[in-house]
Amino acid sequence: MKKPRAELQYLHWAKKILDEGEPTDDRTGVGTIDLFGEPQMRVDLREEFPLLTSKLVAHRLVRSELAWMLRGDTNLRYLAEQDNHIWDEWPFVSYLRSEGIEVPEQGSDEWKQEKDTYLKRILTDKTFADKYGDLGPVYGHQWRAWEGYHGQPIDQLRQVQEALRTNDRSMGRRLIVSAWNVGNLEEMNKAGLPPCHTLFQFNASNKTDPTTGKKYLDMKLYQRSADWFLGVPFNMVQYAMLLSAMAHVTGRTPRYFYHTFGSAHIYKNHEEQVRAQLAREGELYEPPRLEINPRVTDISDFEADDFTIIGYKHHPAIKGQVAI
Ligand SMILES: Nc1nc(=O)c2c([nH]1)NC[C@@H]1CN(c3ccc(C(=O)N[C@@H](CCC(=O)O)C(=O)O)cc3)CN21
Ligand SMILES: O=c1ccn([C@H]2C[C@H](O)[C@@H](COP(=O)(O)O)O2)c(=O)[nH]1
Repeated sequence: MKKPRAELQYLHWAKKILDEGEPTDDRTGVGTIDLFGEPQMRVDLREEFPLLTSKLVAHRLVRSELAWMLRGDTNLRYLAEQDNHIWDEWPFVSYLRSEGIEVPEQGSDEWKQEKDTYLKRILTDKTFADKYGDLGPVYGHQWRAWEGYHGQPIDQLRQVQEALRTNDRSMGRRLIVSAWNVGNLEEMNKAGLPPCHTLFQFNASNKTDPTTGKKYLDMKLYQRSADWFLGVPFNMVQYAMLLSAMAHVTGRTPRYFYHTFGSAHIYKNHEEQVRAQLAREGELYEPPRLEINPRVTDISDFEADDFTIIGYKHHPAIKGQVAI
């Protein structure tokens, strides 16, 4: 069996955070154990796709979230249409506050009822969605339409795609996409969050893969803040997909994905879950494979279903509440 090396790194750092992290009173009030700066993982995409097998990772949700960002979309409506609810909490709470409605306890019956009503309106009432479903200038906006010095939209992803296609040497060490737009952070914080996966850089290698005959493409991601139990398993998949997608549309073979972290933390109410996950370390499955729809030729044209995960064997899901 092929060893799930990415997963072993993920579990190694989970244990390190628990053993060596510092207890921290974080913004959400939940409290975390936090390890700063040290964690870094490297995934070799020629060998494996980094989808954890020690619990079910709902890759359907990762795929539609990535498609949402690639479209440059920042409204909850698209995610709701895809039955993806990982971003509901933030615009929902922002809506309640702006309407002067008291925020019920997270997860309570009242919370669920209010959220259902809110989501129904997001889906059926376009004017309502435009007003209360927008997360502000979050990832999709910054990737595809960062506002330039002269007010012009800058499509960072297209620029990278073009530079890779034309083999533009002047861009060689500048293949960066940043979501950390300092002047927009306040707006992002209203109904969304300042970006957690902050900046990524591609490396167009000159080395040719002997089996595909194509040159390699690598990526390094800087994640400033990482919810090790809920966020990171999604982020690993998301960026491995993004690297593979960029390689696909620029005629390259994806190789290394480096994932480096600022604050890597485990929320106190996830500790038990992480320990249960760690207990499965001896019984991991072989990692699955990713296939990309060969008909897609442009980074803007990816839909969730253009990414297919093959042979995903996993342990059962482990539930945990997201800290708002
Ligand atoms: N505290 C926190 N952690 C995060 O990981 C996170 C945020 N906030 N805010 C923005 C996004 C939203 N993300 C999320 C939010 C929820 C899940 C989550 O609950 N995942 C469940 C499955 C959920 C489902 O099936 O609907 C899981 O078990 O992975 C994952 C990522 C990642 N981000
Ligand atoms: O893709 C994501 C998005 C968010 N997170 C986590 C990291 C933190 O736990 C929270 C954000 O809170 P901040 O106070 O803004 O750091 O969300 C993640 O891991 N991955």
